[in-house]
Amino acid sequence: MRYISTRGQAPALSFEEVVLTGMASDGGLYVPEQIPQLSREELESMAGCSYAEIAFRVMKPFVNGEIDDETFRGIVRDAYATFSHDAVVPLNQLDANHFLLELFHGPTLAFKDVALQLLGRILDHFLAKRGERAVIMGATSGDTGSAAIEGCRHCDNLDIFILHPHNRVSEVQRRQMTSVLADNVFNIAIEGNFDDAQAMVKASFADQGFLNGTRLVAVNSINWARIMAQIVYYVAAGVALGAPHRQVSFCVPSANFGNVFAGYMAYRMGLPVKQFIIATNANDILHRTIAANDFSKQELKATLAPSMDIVVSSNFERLLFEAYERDGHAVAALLERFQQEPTALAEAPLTQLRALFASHSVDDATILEVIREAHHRTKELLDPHTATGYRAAERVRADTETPMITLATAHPAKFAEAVVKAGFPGVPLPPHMDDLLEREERYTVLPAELAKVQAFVAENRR
Ligand SMILES: N[C@@H](CCOP(=O)(O)O)C(=O)O
Repeated sequence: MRYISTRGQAPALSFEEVVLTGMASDGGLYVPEQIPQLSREELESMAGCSYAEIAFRVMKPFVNGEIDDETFRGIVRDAYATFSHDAVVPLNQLDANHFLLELFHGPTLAFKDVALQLLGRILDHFLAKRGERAVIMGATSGDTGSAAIEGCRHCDNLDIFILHPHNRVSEVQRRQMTSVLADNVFNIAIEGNFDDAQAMVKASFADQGFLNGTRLVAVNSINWARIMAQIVYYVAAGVALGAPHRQVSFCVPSANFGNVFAGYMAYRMGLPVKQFIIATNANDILHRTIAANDFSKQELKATLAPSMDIVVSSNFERLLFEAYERDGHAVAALLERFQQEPTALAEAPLTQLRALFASHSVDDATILEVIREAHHRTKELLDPHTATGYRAAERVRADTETPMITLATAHPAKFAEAVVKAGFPGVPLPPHMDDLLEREERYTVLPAELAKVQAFVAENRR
């Protein structure tokens, strides 16, 4: 298996290279050259298997023998042993045919742990094997940062620099990052928004001269391994609800699009999926694109669902690459236009996407209404991101016969502001975090200026 760039110009890479590279040199994102297939028999045989076993089987073709099976099994087992629920990502039935896929039982209480507990271990494995050190630069709107720090803090070979938008993440999200005082962990609060932070990370990949030859690695979902790990829970949930013998649908709170793209990959691998619903907050570019073919930037809004406060959605590029029949030139041209002016997708790819994807956008007032309503109906307290999914699933699902699986992307304890505004007294943090609000914090505030951020990274890396 080789990996190719969505913009068609960068060299194809192996799994090890792709994990250690992050972004392609032509500015694109890596995807597998061929999409491995899961046969009906393979899907059937996963029923009743542990999550770690399903994970091993689903990811094995992507890893391509570059980590031997026994070692890879160990990495997978250790990654998911850190989750507090035996099922790792349990399904919670809300009504006759609507389920929540609870992705928040990892160490930092968000779906990012599923991939980052694994990625940290894979990076450690490859870097130790090569005897190399690397620098991680990541951008976060709130959840990736802590999950990346948690996944990589014990890696001797890594220094981690996480950029978050200053005063635009929840207090719990910030403290989960800034209270980690390890020598190899650096938090930078950027005076700007998530798009500014992500743009600086991507620019650093494009020109790595400031690191004088030290390798730069991505922990954001531009790194293929993030997507690979997330494919697993779509397959596990589908199989638990009867796939391959019946179809399932998914509703995914979306912003940087890595999560829903992983679901799309599960579908392309053979999971029978009827519909994907893309749920957004008021930053609704994904919804506008699918519903109205309006692929244009609007000003980023701060919402009650801060992890989804994103306008430039990285992984949408990977979906566009598929919708444009893997024509890297067409994708590059479209994305160049998008950076300059409001644009639109061509007719054929749009029609193709609309056959599988629906979308819905939910504003802050509705998020609060949904948190109350869902609690009244189901006794579940949803976090504000999951609330966008809950509402979207109700509003735009194709039918009520196909099981609808809404991805519960984070634990409500991370978002006290929304929970309290919705009229609840708050949610206690789990025991391993119960002193989080008293822990010492360490972070550096920097302007959204690439040169200053790169100088900080260059000075502080070990
Ligand atoms: N929503 C994310 C933003 C970064 O997305 P990623 O999936 O590319 O890491 C966050 O919470 O940080």
